[in-house]
Parts: sequence; structure tokens; C-alpha cells
Amino acid sequence: MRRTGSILVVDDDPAICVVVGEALRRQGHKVEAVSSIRQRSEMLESFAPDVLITDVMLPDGDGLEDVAGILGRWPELHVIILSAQNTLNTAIRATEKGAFEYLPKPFDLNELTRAVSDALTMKEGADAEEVGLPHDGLPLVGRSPAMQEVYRTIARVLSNDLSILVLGESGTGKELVAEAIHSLGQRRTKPFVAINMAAIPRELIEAELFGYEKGAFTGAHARTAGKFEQAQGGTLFLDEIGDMPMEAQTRLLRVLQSGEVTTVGGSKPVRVNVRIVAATNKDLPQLIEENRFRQDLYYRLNVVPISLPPLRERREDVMILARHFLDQAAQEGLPRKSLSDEAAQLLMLYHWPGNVRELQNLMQRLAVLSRETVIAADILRNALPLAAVPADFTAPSEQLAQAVGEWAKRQLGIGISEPNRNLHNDLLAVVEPVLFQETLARVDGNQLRAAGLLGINRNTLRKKLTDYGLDPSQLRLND
Ligand SMILES: Nc1ncnc2c1ncn2[C@@H]1O[C@H](COP(=O)(O)OP(=O)(O)OP(=O)(O)O)[C@@H](O)[C@H]1O
Repeated sequence: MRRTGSILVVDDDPAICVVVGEALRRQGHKVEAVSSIRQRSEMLESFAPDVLITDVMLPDGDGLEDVAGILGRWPELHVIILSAQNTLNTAIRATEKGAFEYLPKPFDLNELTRAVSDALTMKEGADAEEVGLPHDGLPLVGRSPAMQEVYRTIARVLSNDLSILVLGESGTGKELVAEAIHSLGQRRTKPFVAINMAAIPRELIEAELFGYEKGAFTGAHARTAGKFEQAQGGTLFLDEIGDMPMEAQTRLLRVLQSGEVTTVGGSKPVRVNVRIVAATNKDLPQLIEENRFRQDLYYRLNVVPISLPPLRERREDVMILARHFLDQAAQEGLPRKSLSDEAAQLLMLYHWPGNVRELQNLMQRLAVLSRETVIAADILRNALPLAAVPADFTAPSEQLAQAVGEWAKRQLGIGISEPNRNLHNDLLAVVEPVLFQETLARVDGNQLRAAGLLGINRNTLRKKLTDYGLDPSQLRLND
């Protein structure tokens, strides 16, 4: 049984307060959110929370400073620290002040809700025999900067009805984003209806979307409501919108403009109130150029775009997702499996053309078929398309390790007596600029994507580039 409690969230970013607050409320907790240390002190008195989730950099000071004092006053309280200063120093300070948990930003919502559940479980004094608490209610997993951007946008659209266009390759989670917007938003008690334009014969799309009257065409035996009417009050997910035939696009635009649907073969319009979330893996501006997509419809749908990058561009999410899917398989009653370190490395190197869906399928297959509890690299090598992963994938790392070893020996040989040598920094100063330059060149100087590939915070990357005197605009790909 999950325990619920009262939670105070302190962050000066309203998007974080909304997302965290909403996620915790969905799990049955009572939540209040404020944005400063002063308000935090007031709420600790008046709201008396069980758990305090607080940011460090707050407009009126350092949110960690007072934590030891707070715990002295309310010893039962559990404090969870969130911080964008992902330094070891902040983590250590948080621990020293007696915080129950420290989560670097960007954080994974599931991890946060789990930390809250753990804190409340401890508070009840119950023994934690239930280790793997279910991730219920929070379908999206991942903590890459790109996913954090997605979470922020989702948070901003929960309280309005703006049309959303979700962009991304097949299997990146577009439908999951649409479902999250619906199930966390104000329409959650109403239907979520999905229709995939690519999966329905072109001549049936209009009948499916708008419904039809009895006798409108051969086989139309009775009046049938379309997806628009079925989604009344809720959300309509228009998947693969780029595959919609032009005539259906014209009709869709008319419905969106008028808020009324007329069935195929019918004459009486029905008022509909639905939120539209559309998705595509196609380049819509290109389709507009080719006269295969209506520009006016594009503007109507693309009010808030949400981009899901391919998994190969957010490799830091691969292991989190892999574990999530193995956990899911275990919860479904399959044997619990984990991955060896080498297997994990292999997963990180693979380019995932089928994105998250491919990773999910692979983990499910392994959970069913693999006999070992710890999945080894060899098993993965057999399961993944062989050509995609070089058999000697560890060789470059070994060479690098060797080079570092020789470099260190040389440095120690010449400088061991110097008291102020900082060998660690010296090595980073050799290695990091090369790594950053290669990565930035690969992504055409895009720092957000480079940070994603490197698995570091964008601000950290920016600061390091300045420190090394590197100019990302000079690092365009020219091969
Ligand atoms: N961030 C994520 N966290 C957890 N599961 C995910 C995530 N992204 C995708 N998935 C899972 O991967 C599978 C594919 O996701 P989804 O169907 O949403 O992709 P899609 O982009 O809509 O694909 P398509 O374009 O082929 O329809 C689903 O089972 C979904 O639950």
C-alpha cells in the first residue's frame, strides 16, 4: 500500500512546481508550492508538511543554508533537495545538512515520486519490504535535457487547450506524450481517442474522423459517430497527420475553425469540444512545399510544437529506459533481469533506428527468453542487428585507457614533487576539448544536442566551452 502525505514544493520555476505538484497530487498527496525561502518558512509553519522538496538557488538566498535548522525544529520532516548545480559539492552539502535525498536537475519525475514514497514509508516506520514501488501514473521516463524540455512544455499546456504538434521519428514516444497531456490535464475524466492516418484506407478516413449517416456509402448500415464525437470533451490524437489526404485536410480545417462536425452524408452539424494533439514523423514544411499538406492547417495544428529527439541523440536515457522496461516486465510476472556492465555499454553504442519502441521490445524479449538473471553482452550481440555493433567495440576504449596510463606515468615522472599539481584537471584539460569539439561538430554546433550526447547539463557544457576558449559556432560539421 502506498502511503500518502502532505508535500511542500519550493522552486522558483513555475513549470517545475506544476509538473511536480500535478504528479504528486495524482498519487494522492496533498501538495502546496511556493517559490522563495521566506514563503517556505511560512508554509512550514502553516502547512506542516511531511516532506519538503526544495530547490537550492532561490531568489532570496541559498535553499540549503537553513536545512539543518529546519530539521532541528521539525525532526520528523524529510527533505528532498533539487539542484541544477550538479556538482559533487552540492550533493555533499545536502547530505551534510541531513537531507533525505538529493536529486540533480534535470531529474526524472519517477525518481522524485519514488523518493517521496520512500520518505513517507520511512516516516510510517514500516519496513521497506516493497523495494520496487510502481511508477504508476508517470508514463514518460528519461532525464536527458531534451526530455526535460519536453516535460516543461507538457507542464505549460496542461491548463489550456492549445493545439499541440508532436514531432519525432517512429517509436520516440509521440503517442505517450499525447496521452500524458490528456491524463495529467484538465480533460482527464473525458475520453482520449486516437486515430492513425497511416493505418486507415484513405477513402475511409473522413468517415472514421467525422462519422457517417446510414446509407452514406455501401456498408453504412447505421449512423455512426466519428472520432471527433467520440472524443467529445476530451482529447483527439491525430497520429501520422502527414499521411492525411488533402480532401480530409480541408474538412478537418473546417471543423477546427467552426467547432462543428458534419457526418459524411449528413447535413446537421454537431458541436464538438475536443483538444487536438497531432503527431508526425514527416517534414511538414517540406510536404507544404510539395503541395501535399495545407499550410493553413499546419499553422492551426502547430500552436505548440513538442520535439522528441531520436534515442541515439539522448543516449543518457538508454539505461534508464532499459531498466524501466525490465522493471515493467518483472511487474508483469516475468523473471527479474538486469544488464551486465558490458551489455549496458553495448546498448549505449547501438544507434536504435526504432528508438524507444525497439529498446522496449528488446528488453521484453530478453526478459522472456534469456535464461541468465544478468544479461551478458554476448546475448545482446545476438539479439541486436550484428552489423550495427562492431565486435571489437571495446578496443577504442582500451586504446584510450592505455594512452591515459602512459600520459599519467610521464606526468608523474616529471612532476611528482610539485605540491600544486592537479593531475586530474590536467587530464580533463587534454581530453575534454577534444571530446567537446568532436561532439559539437557532429551536431552542427548545437549545444543542447551536444549536451544530450555528452550526458551533461547544457549550462555545464557552456561554462566549460568558455573555460577552454572554444567557440561552438566555429565547430560546424564540414565532412
Ligand atoms: N520516454 C518514454 N518512457 C517510457 N516509455 C516510452 C518512452 N517513449 C516511448 N516509450 C514507449 O515506447 C513505445 C513507443 O512509443 P509511442 O508509441 O508513443 O511512439 P510514437 O512516436 O508514437 O511511434 P509511432 O510514430 O511509430 O506511432 C511505447 O510502448 C511507449 O510506451
